[in-house]
Amino acid sequence: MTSDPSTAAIARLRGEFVCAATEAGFLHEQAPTILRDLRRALIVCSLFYLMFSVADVLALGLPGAIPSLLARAVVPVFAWAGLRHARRAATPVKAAYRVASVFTLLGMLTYMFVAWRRPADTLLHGTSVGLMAVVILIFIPNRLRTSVAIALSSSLVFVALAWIQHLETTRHLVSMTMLVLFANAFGAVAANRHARLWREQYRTRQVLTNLSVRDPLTGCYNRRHLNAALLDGEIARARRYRLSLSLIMCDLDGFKAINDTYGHHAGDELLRRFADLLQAMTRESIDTVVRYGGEEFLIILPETRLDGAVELAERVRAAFAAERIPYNDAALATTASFGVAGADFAAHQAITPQSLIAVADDLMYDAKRGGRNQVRARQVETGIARVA
Ligand SMILES: Nc1nc2c(ncn2[C@@H]2O[C@H](COP(=O)(O)OP(=O)(O)OP(=O)(O)O)[C@@H](O)[C@H]2O)c(=O)[nH]1
Repeated sequence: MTSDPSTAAIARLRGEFVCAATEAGFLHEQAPTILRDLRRALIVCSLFYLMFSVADVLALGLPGAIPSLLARAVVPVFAWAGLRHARRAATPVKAAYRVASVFTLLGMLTYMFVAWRRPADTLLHGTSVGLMAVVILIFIPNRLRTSVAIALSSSLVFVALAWIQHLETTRHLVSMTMLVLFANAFGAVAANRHARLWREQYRTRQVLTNLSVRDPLTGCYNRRHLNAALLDGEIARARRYRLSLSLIMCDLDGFKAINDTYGHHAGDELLRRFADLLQAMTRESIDTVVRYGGEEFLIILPETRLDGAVELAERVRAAFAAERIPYNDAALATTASFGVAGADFAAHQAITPQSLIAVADDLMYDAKRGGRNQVRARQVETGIARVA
């Protein structure tokens, strides 16, 4: 059963989903945004980094500034190569974060070199390092803890070097150190807030999507989603890759009598239990369980031949028939009837979603007429094969 996105916890310090699968789903959905933001950030940062070369030339003269200019030039060259790499990578977010880490490290290292060659400007460099830390933490997309590690460690190295050189008064060095530390703290808090807000938004979107595509009583997909996307999508995939696909239509037997005898709450409990059983006995993330009507469910089984689908329907039928669901002082029990339609898209490309559902539905009613608690199956386009 799919985990409820409304309860997905976000780690306070890391600003990531605690559940690795939820975090991976979030990053997968956000990959285009992350790549776009990385591209913009690297272009803007590289441009500014180059523009500040003017200060090197003014401070050192053109010949003296050449080593600094060469060091600065490394940054945009890496940005260009890194962006190409991230765009083509199989796992774009991981690649984007790798590129962000190397870019920021490279930026800080080359800046140490630039600062070392202009020792008279230590205080100005301190301001720049503080601003660069803020940019690393807030503007360049990366994992929060990686950004914090890079920004803070490089800031500390710069501050330590400034203290070792001690070319400024102690009063100025203290102020500069505080400024650099404040920039890191401010950047980390803002980045943490952004990371959590971003995930909260995603969580809200997931909840809203879930509300619109799932049935609130059973948690199964609803018929609207089936009609809007599910079945057409699965059939298109089966057709494209010439795969098999099966449908199971199932309906509880004697459900009205349960409602009439024990009340609607009891009926609801039975529906929930049946839906749980269907979810538990089908393949997570591959098969889909849909609440098709009141006490009617449809299971979509991609890449499944008819014999496999019949075997599953039989197992569910037997398991449900053996279930006793405690309700107040009673034990609720009933059976279900199943219609299974199989399609082989390698042989029959023209099968439509409507025809498959109609066949599964007919077979389910056939099972009802045959005495209920049965499975009926048929390969679509290849004649009827009845299964007891
Ligand atoms: N408790 C509950 N009952 C529902 C829900 N949706 C539909 N029903 C009831 O399900 C019953 C279905 O009755 P029938 O179609 O006669 O089905 P049945 O009694 O199972 O008979 P067979 O299918 O022929 O075995 C109706 O009484 C509906 O009101 C629901 O969400 N909760």
